[in-house]
Amino acid sequence: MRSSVMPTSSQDGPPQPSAAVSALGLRKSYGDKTVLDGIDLHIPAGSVFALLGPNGAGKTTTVHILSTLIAADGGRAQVAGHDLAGAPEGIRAAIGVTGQFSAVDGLITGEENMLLMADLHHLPKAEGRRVTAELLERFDLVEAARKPAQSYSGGMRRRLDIAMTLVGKPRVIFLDEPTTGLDPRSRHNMWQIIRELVSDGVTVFLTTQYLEEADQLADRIAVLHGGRIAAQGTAEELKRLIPGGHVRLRFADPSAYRSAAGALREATRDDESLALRIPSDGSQRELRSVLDWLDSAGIEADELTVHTPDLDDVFFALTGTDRPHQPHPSHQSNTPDQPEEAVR
Ligand SMILES: Nc1ncnc2c1ncn2[C@@H]1O[C@H](COP(=O)(O)OP(=O)(O)OP(=O)(O)O)[C@@H](O)[C@H]1O
Repeated sequence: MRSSVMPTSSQDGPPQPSAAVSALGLRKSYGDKTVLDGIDLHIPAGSVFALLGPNGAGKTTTVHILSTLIAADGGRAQVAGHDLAGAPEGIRAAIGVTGQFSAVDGLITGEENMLLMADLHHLPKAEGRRVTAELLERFDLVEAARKPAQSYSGGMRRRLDIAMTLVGKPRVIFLDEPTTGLDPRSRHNMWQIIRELVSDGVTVFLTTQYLEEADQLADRIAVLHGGRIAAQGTAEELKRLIPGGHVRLRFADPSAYRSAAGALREATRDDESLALRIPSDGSQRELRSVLDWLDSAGIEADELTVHTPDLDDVFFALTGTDRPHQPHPSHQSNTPDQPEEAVR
């Protein structure tokens, strides 16, 4: 199933708000394997965008192209107002990238890593020390600052990585799977950090395999599958793309329930809990028509709830895979992290 909630190409629809990242027809192949087969993106400045996809879908490849680490075979892109083909150095000066392979050097301390980054950005010594102290404080790394980074927990290492990225005052930050392998508490800490970055006006482009993460953080989500964007929109828009949504009406009075059930033929009955399930995409329009119908039939339900499929349902429907019977990703951790504050 391929669908798109909003046109992703700039030729269609009304003018779009100014983009921090825009791409048109990005393509990339390795040998005869097509990884990206025409990717269009439009990411408004100051928003969080999540690129979701199964393993090997091309998420990291997209980040590497947009951050100028590798060249695309075709298509155009602009990042932070700079053209990917014409002004890659402008892009490099305006972005920060943290990824699965971080820039943190484990053999030196967190503070030394920060000072090194300040040197790389040609900050005067005093300014470098000031920025380092401020960021170590902001990311709760003051106590660990003089310890070798290799002794940090996974969560601390990720925080140091982002702190190092912020030395260059980036306007766009690419976070490639920022919470993979973190325990739930560290993951929530990282989410808070990402929200704070955005409230400072930074645009965040994140890739993730955790659907809950995209649901929690992203203003817009794109699902990458088969080299293309299978769908994109807000989490709510994506959830409405697949069937399974319904409005549930519950009644306290059995006779009200019976008369509603008699009148609402398309509803599925749950006689035990006196509830009716009406298929609905959860949109305002459909909800209004249910409410209008109840009013005109003189029926008053005691409870009305709207149920939309969750992002996992959307993801598995769009990528054509079966939903695995295993704990939800948000409740598990593939490589359990050290306790957040542990410094070995
Ligand atoms: N340098 C390379 N040479 C050949 N193939 C590559 C290269 N880099 C990536 N690929 C292939 O391109 C595809 C997309 O890889 P990519 O790392 O972008 O996926 P991903 O969505 O980030 O996956 P993951 O979630 O596993 O990190 C994969 O099949 C990968 O094997």
